[in-house]
Amino acid sequence: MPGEPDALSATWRLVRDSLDQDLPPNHRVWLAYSRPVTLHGNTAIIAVRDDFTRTQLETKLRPRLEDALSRALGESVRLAVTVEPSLALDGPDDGDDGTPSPEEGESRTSGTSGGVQPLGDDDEPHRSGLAVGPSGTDAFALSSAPPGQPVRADTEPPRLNPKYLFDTFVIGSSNRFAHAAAVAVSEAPGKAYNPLLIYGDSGLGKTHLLHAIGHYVRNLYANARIRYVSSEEFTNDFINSIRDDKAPTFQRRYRDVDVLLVDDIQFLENKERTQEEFFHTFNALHNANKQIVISSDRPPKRLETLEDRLRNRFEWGLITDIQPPDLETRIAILRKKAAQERLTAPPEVLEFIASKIQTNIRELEGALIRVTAFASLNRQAVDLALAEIVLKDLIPTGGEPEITAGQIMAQTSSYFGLSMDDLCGSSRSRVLVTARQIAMYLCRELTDLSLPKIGQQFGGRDHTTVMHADRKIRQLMAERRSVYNQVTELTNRIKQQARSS
Ligand SMILES: Nc1ncnc2c1ncn2[C@@H]1O[C@H](COP(=O)(O)OP(=O)(O)OP(=O)(O)O)[C@@H](O)[C@H]1O
Repeated sequence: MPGEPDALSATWRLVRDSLDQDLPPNHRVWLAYSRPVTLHGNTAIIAVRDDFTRTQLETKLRPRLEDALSRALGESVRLAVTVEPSLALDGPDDGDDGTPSPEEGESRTSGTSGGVQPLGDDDEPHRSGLAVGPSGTDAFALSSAPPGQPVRADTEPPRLNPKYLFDTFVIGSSNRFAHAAAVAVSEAPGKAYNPLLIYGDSGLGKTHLLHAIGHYVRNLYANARIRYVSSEEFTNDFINSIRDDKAPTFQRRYRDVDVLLVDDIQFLENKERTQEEFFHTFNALHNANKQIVISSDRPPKRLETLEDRLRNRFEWGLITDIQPPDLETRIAILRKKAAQERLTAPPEVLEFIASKIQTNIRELEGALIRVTAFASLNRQAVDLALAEIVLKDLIPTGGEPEITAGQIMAQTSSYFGLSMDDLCGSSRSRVLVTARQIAMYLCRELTDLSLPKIGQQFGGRDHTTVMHADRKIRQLMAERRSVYNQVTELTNRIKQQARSS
């Protein structure tokens, strides 16, 4: 029976009908807007219309559904719930012919399946991010709760950025292999390639792929325990665990997982004790067939001060790189970004931006945000003339000097008449919060520093604070002229200072 969607469709209807009798009306509604997707191994994948319904099914109905499905199918079945927003538009499934056929189901959710998306024509908002592995493939051995028991009760949320999905990742020749490898490890964690190591320059999508793996595994295997961590956080966590005498808690946190995603491994260089701890973490996970995915800004052999034994282990699995995207891919990324953020920009403007910014996708996105924010503030149409004006300051003319977080922070504090202590301190006054957020945003835009590194510069703040600041300023730039002007003025000053120093 596994792998046969028809078996699930018929069974799901029966299960739903039988439960309907016993459920209160508000619970029945959750099931009315559900759709069987497929059986994958012994996991029944069911789509629902939104996150709320998914949570309700997972927390309130899981034991009953798993029990009923297991009885109907004659073997122990686990439930995996995925979100498919189009179900809300389709209306409730009346249980007769309203259930879409498995084929329809496959095509509606196939955006991530098989690893290849068409380039350039995928402007629609992202869908569920669900795809299934080849029919009949063994699901990996999850050390999860057996059917009928609540899951994730004792695990921390994996802290994944909801926007970094396979569905929002544009594929081109520069990243096709890395993307395919990422999909493969998600579909068969611990089995396809272990570890998977993705390397490439800053801003080319490594973090995006790591998060996409996390989301996709989560969609396929509802019980999977996933942990995303930057190597800097791993280091800090390790140091704190020694300080607080909490080594066992630390070890559990990183070893009792099914998938460990470690970003920016290069920051482990020169940290001998942390490297040793990571070595043991790696071994524990690898021996237990748990998946490890690592990103790095360089290939392992160029991580010169990383211990040999660690570098050797990275070579056990698959090493793949991401290169800067070609022009077509850059245009496709901008198109997707514009659709996702509901930014209107004609094709020639997207092509212009893509032709000017060639090596860093973060900068590419930043340029699009600036152009559309400028147009919206001035109530002007987004056209080529406007894009040229806005990008004039942004685009390097010749070799651009390196900008440091220190320069950005010094310029920002003097611009707002604050001290560096103010900028790094904990005051929540509005002016200070905005100044701090602008400085963080500029660090993100003008330097290659990772989120945790930026957080550290601002008095040891968490990387999620930096992520929030980045989002907030992007939004404010489009809403408030003053913020747009401040950011533009500051960018100019910082670049000027860097050129003259
Ligand atoms: N192929 C892609 N399709 C769509 N968006 C992309 C793609 N590659 C990168 N991006 C976007 O570019 C931005 C930068 O990517 P990301 O943070 O993943 O880069 P990175 O390689 O991890 O950089 P760093 O090493 O500096 O952390 C993100 O907003 C990401 O969503």
